[in-house]
Amino acid sequence: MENNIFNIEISLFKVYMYRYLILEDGTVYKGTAYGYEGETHGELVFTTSMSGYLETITDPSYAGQILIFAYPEIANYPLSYESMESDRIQVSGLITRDAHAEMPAGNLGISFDEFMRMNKVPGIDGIDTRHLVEKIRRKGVMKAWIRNTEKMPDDFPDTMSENLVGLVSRKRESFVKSGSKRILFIDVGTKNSLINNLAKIASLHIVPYNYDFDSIKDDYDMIFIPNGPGDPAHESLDELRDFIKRSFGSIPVTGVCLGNQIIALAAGARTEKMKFGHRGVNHAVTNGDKIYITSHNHGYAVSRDSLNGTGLRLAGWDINDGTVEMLEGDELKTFSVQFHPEAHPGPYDGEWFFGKLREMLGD
Ligand SMILES: NC(=O)CC[C@H](N)C(=O)O
Repeated sequence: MENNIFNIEISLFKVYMYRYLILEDGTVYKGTAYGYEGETHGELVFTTSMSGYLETITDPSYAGQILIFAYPEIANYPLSYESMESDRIQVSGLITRDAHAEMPAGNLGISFDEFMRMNKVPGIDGIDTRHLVEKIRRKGVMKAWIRNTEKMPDDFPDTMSENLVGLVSRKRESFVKSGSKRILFIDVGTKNSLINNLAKIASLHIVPYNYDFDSIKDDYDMIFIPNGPGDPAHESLDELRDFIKRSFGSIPVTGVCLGNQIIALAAGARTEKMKFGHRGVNHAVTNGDKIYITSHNHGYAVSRDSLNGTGLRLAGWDINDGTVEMLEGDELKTFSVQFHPEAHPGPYDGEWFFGKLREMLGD
């Protein structure tokens, strides 16, 4: 029996709430509600990752985005603090085929459903995610709402025009003591695993994205910019890009994902919005000699034809579509990758990246 007034179905054992995914092209998908009971909106993207659901949804790069898991079985193994890439769920909403929302959790001691509820993130289960992913591959990413009614919303706000980095960057500076070399680590929405990896090769001074860079008097051996959400050309990152531009040539500047894009923009290259981005753990990247299977999560890319005259060299690309995946600048003393060498989730083929940073530190 389905009671349409409250979108509920009362069966013998359970009350099922329904909720709706509404796309800006007018398509509506109906599914079973879990997690937070409120509504949300965002840019609708998909990942093909087949494991690492907790690392994925707590990655701050996903701020402002509703995430579809193409892989059907989600939360079918326990939650654990160690797997979290930040202190909370960062996606705006979750679309799944078969989420085990009642899954008794691991050391978090709560179910996935409760974890989503605590983080104020709504989920919709039982969706034909293959159909949905096929549509996005065909039509490109779209803005969407998760609502408790199938009524069309008045508008579809573009979260990529917001200062998303400002939402996720830490508010205060912090220090990690680890050896004599010192890295200025600029938090634009970093995953915990990037901090952990860099702390193995140097001491870190971790600062917010809008730090007063002119006040810097200390000497550093490197500047590092990690992953983060939103449009790399967003005006909220103007000061940061100017600081990076002033730093070229005098100190090694390195970065991952959003960091790679910020370095490219600071050097005078351009970035562009991809049709549906790369989000998954089996993207093949080559440097012309070797092929690395890498973890990706990006919806923007450095424009390959904008590198001329910037001092940046194309050091690696995606073998399927040629997307810029590695950049190197000899005079600029830069090296950066678009993929995620820290994995979490994904393969460790790109781990040599941290050895390269160690070399650049003269260690
Ligand atoms: N993971 C990231 O750093 C993503 C970078 C940027 N927000 C993009 O979507 O391309």
